[in-house]
Amino acid sequence: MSQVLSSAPSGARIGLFGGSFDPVHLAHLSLARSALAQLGLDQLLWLPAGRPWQKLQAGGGRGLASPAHRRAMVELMIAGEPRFAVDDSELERDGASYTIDTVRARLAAHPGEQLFLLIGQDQYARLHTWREWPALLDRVTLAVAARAGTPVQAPPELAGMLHRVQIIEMPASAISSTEVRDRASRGEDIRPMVGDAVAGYIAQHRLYGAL
Ligand SMILES: Nc1ncnc2c1ncn2[C@@H]1O[C@H](COP(=O)(O)OP(=O)(O)OP(=O)(O)O)[C@@H](O)[C@H]1O
Ligand SMILES: O=C(O)c1ccc[n+]([C@@H]2O[C@H](COP(=O)([O-])O)[C@@H](O)[C@H]2O)c1
Repeated sequence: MSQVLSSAPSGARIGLFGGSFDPVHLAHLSLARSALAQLGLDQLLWLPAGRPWQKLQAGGGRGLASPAHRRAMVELMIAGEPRFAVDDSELERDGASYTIDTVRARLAAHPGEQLFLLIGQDQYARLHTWREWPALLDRVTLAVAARAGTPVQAPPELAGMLHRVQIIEMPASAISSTEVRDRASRGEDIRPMVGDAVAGYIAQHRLYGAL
């Protein structure tokens, strides 16, 4: 890969973990825990996306579960983890959720922090389609995990760009929110993919067609 480490700003090491989290699942938790340990983070902020514009475009008519439900499930997933917190900034902002807006706002409020943006390889491969992605790469270190057997690899569009990236090692997991929703809609047991608390929430609120 072509990444070069430039001098890091002093200050706290903060992980930003954005996602639709529709629903949050155990691979998300595994990635977050791995990043926390491997990057020595002071805090890891979970950022449910208000309007994940690419997912909404790709999903056609499928509506996301409400922000309140997606947020509540993240809270259940991270309960008892003192360095994890939910950040509502993308839920509270109007319009499409752009990560660059979140990063700019965070740095304006907390100058000098060192930001690590957690993503899976599927998002790294598409990073050049994100809003103002060169500006984003100037401001964060990417923390990238392999996904579903695809190793971490910079996409050709980023290959010539200097950017900071750290590979997060985690046990490979094929879990996806899509599969959780599909299984829930068929009335199958989703506890192995989301844990008891989130599975209970999905059943209680009859999300995803759950019985
Ligand atoms: N199994 C996994 N392994 C590694 N990274 C993952 C995994 N599942 C999700 N991620 C990463 O977590 C972040 C948030 O993912 P997201 O909330 O979109 O879940 P998802 O499972 O990809 O959802 P969907 O199936 O609806 O597309 C993304 O950066 C994604 O790459
Ligand atoms: O900023 C962008 O343009 C952008 C484009 C695609 C995805 N993202 C962010 O990447 C995270 C994962 O997105 P998704 O669609 O896989 O849930 C989530 O925080 C999104 O807001 C951000």
